[in-house]
Amino acid sequence: MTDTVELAKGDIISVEVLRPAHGGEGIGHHDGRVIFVKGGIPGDVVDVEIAQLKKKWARGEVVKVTTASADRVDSRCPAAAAGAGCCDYAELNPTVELEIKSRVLRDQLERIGGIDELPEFELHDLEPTAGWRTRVRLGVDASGRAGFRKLKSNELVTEVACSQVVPELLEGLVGEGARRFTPGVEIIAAIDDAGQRHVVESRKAPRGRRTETVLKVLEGTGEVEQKVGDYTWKFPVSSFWQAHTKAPAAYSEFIAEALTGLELVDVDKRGPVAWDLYGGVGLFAPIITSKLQAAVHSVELSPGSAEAGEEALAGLPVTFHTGRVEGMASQLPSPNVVVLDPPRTGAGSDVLKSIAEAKPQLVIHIGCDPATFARDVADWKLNGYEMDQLAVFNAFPGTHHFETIGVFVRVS
Ligand SMILES: C[S@@+](CC[C@H](N)C(=O)[O-])C[C@H]1O[C@@H](n2cnc3c(N)ncnc32)[C@H](O)[C@@H]1O
Repeated sequence: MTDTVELAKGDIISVEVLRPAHGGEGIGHHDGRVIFVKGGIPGDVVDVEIAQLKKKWARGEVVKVTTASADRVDSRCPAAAAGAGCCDYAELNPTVELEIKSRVLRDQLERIGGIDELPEFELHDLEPTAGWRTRVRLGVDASGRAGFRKLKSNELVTEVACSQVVPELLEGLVGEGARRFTPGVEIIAAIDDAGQRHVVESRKAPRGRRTETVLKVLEGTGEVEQKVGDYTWKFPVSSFWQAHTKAPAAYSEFIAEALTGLELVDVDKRGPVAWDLYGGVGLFAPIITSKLQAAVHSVELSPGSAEAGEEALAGLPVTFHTGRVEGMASQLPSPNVVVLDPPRTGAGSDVLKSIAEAKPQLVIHIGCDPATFARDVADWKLNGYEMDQLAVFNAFPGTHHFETIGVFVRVS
């Protein structure tokens, strides 16, 4: 006989949050089950309302913090406090974010990547930790008000702004007295390096996808100007550009250092070659050409980004190929070095195998999701590459997201 009462949906249980999970939740245990706690910070003891129940695990949301973790702070984001899905780490002390994110990465690399020997992580905090975003996508409700989407919902928070965004970007667009937009569209707003604000109405994208269709330009030209080092790119505001204002320079610097002093082997008589896969507007191409004196082949799906890159980098030995990376490797000249920066879904086994078959001596892999990055790391190992360096960038402060850069060398 046991007097244990079986857990049910809607039950409220007390959980001690022990560690962070990938995706922003905390992890605790209850009667042999793993409990994923939305809103739980390691060190908290919380009351959790169970919303999802499986044999080995359950998931729920914090309804009351009974003992607060030493790392818990008052919410730093008014939009998140009002229910928006923007800053899920708004109540976590920003000084411990990078350490928490490193723990998540280590766990994913060990469990999904099957890697037991990891190099020491290089940790990079990007400042500022609020007001770091100069480009944003907003939803528009049925009455034409723009705002931030609630988590897994079509509802919007329209009264207050998210603390990630520089305040001047949202002036007159969100909150009291803000202008109205066409109901149901997506608003893209950005302030570029020339100081110009651009606001466009765009087609609403399916969840988790980006849309590039601009329906109406409401302010500015709809074409942003971004500068890094000696280069200036002009491209549609709907095209990809790194979100944190400091990210383009920080990643470029990391890549530059990783390539400094690299002695290229097996260089073809035509000279060194590098691939910049998922290259966007070619942000990393100038660094790669200058460090390796290499011809760079950039592969990018968005024609708008590739065209912008061609224009900005005219005069450099960079060739832009518009299309999918999948299937493209066999058509490019063999590389000495490959840089790849796939979207959140990662590169996947087929792409990694095709890169490995081209035998680059060094690969720099940038990943914005620790789970897909860890899965890709396992594939690098299978394909004869060893991780030599690993850096974590807190490029999305206030959220559970972060960027990882791994440097891999060919060993077999
Ligand atoms: C994370 S962004 C990186 C862009 C660039 N490296 C940068 O830092 O500005 C990923 C890029 O991959 C492109 N992309 C997505 N899927 C792709 C695919 N299957 N093949 C080629 N490019 C793709 C997107 O359009 C986007 O520009």
